[in-house]
Amino acid sequence: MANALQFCATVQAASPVFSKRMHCQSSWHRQSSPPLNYNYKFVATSLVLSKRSRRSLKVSCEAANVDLLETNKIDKEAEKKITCVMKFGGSSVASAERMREVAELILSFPNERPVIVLSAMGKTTNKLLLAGEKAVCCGVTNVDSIEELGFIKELHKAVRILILASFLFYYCSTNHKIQLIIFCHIRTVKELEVDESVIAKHLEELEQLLKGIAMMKELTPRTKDYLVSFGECMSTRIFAAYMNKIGAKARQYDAFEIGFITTDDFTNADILEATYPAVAKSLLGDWISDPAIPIVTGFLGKGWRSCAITTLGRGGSDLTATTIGKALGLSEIQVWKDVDGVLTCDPNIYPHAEPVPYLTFDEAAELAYFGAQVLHPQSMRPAREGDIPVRVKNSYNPNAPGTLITRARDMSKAVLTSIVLKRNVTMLDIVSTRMLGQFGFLAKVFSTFEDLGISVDVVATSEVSISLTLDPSKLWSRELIQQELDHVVEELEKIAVVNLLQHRSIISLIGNVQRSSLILEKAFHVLRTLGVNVQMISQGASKVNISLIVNDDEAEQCVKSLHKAFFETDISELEWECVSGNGSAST
Ligand SMILES: Nc1ncnc2c1ncn2[C@@H]1O[C@H](COP(=O)(O)OP(=O)(O)O)[C@@H](O)[C@H]1O
Ligand SMILES: N[C@@H](CC(=O)OP(=O)(O)O)C(=O)O
Repeated sequence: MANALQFCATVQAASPVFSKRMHCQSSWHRQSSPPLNYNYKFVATSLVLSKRSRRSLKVSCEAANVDLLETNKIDKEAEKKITCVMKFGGSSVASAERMREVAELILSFPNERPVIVLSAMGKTTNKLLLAGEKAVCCGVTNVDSIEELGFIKELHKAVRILILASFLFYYCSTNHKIQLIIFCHIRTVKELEVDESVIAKHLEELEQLLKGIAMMKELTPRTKDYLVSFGECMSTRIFAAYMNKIGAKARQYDAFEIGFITTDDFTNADILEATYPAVAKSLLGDWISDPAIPIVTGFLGKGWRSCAITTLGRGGSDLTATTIGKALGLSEIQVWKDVDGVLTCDPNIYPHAEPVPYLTFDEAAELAYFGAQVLHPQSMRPAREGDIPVRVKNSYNPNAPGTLITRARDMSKAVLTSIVLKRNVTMLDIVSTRMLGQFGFLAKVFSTFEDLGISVDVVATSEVSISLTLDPSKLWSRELIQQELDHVVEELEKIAVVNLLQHRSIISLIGNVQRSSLILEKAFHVLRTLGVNVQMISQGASKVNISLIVNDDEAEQCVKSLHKAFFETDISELEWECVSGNGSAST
């Protein structure tokens, strides 16, 4: 380091013109290993040097025996700013073939200089959680035989005999799904021909962790987060190695090492404000000194108190992408999925769902919050704050236009945008035991939820009663749900008569609530034709969502029929039907 400091002083003395700027914009790289012969290169990135300054810098470098390497070239590279963030979910990088296609896709945009965010490959996160749960009760000596650990390990071994073995295993096993995934992962590494060593340490550590879980016989939320982090840590390392192999210079980053600072709410952490400058500093600092495509782990963060790895809730890589978009002030955030954008409803419920071309941040946020798996519930917040357009695209069909999410859109023709279903919701009817006009009743009810750390989804009130639904996503484990519900009821019964109703569904009608009469008239007509009774209705202040509560077992049919009525009928026809009272529900 002495050489570096000496050099700095020499340059400053020789070139006062840019010495001040040089301090904050330069970086040092040790070039060779011999300890007594440090050889530094000076990277004067983002300095626009005049001929005179360049000459003077050259003289200083020579005097200090420091290489001035490719200053010009690096200046030009660094001038090119990062343009966008591209997030690829588990479905987009589920195999070697997919990774190769994703790499091709990224490189097919020569004018983009993206940050890449990746999720774990395919269903790796689920497999890791399952492996953890098995480890709790299988005993230390049996950890090696956990199927899911086998699946993760095989992912990285490019040994032909193992492939043959897994083929046999696949055909002989009754659990074809797991074996198929094993086979896919072995093929991934073999086909990509990346060095096994890039993830060898992680595989070893993962096995140790599962042994630890087996020994402790418990899987805490903190350990769960550490456990699932292996998925993203490994997918990004494999992908970065592959990009480098094909000549596209890439650099892997673990989000928890580059400033993703979160609350310590393991399994569902929130990103803290300090994240934005920290992430910008890390990514831009490296980009300026040595440009390479950043490949960042989605989903992960670091708890600000515990300093342990946290996760942002299932599907959290979307949030990682929008956070990077805001942190770097990028012009676009792209989330690449396995569907042609945000669809008019969940295609697993109704396959005729159609892509929605435009959405506002508000619509997308409501849609995500009320259960559309396609976007993480919190992911729109950074995009909205930074006013950065989000494009949802299909990595399997890149030519499809996808969905563009922006602050505002033309709503003049919009009625309904999408129908969302959230299943297995618990509803509470709470009736005050006091007389009419009793003040403080609502405050007491909500403070009970606050104390218990449970959030509420949909609310409808009258003077002496409240109906509400509870957000199941905050409650991770099944046993806890029943325990917590019992506790909620017990607390509320101190001030009210409580009726707990389980197995309900929320159907959210996302769209132009300025036309709520039209939407409600049509929706109720459909539901009446189906013989379905709506048990609660609520219109949020966001003016883009009307929520209806029905029984779980009726919900899917309702969504299908509502979809037919709203999206498979011409809008003018829809209005005419309602005005003339002529409509009939399509079921
Ligand atoms: N309204 C919707 N629009 C699009 N996809 C939806 C919708 N509701 C549910 N989905 C499901 O979300 C999936 C995409 O989300 P996700 O699995 O999180 O993607 P990724 O893992 O690639 O980020 C789709 O395959 C689809 O089955
Ligand atoms: N791998 C994590 C995070 C994530 O965002 O995944 P995906 O992008 O595949 O939904 C999960 O499964 O929840």
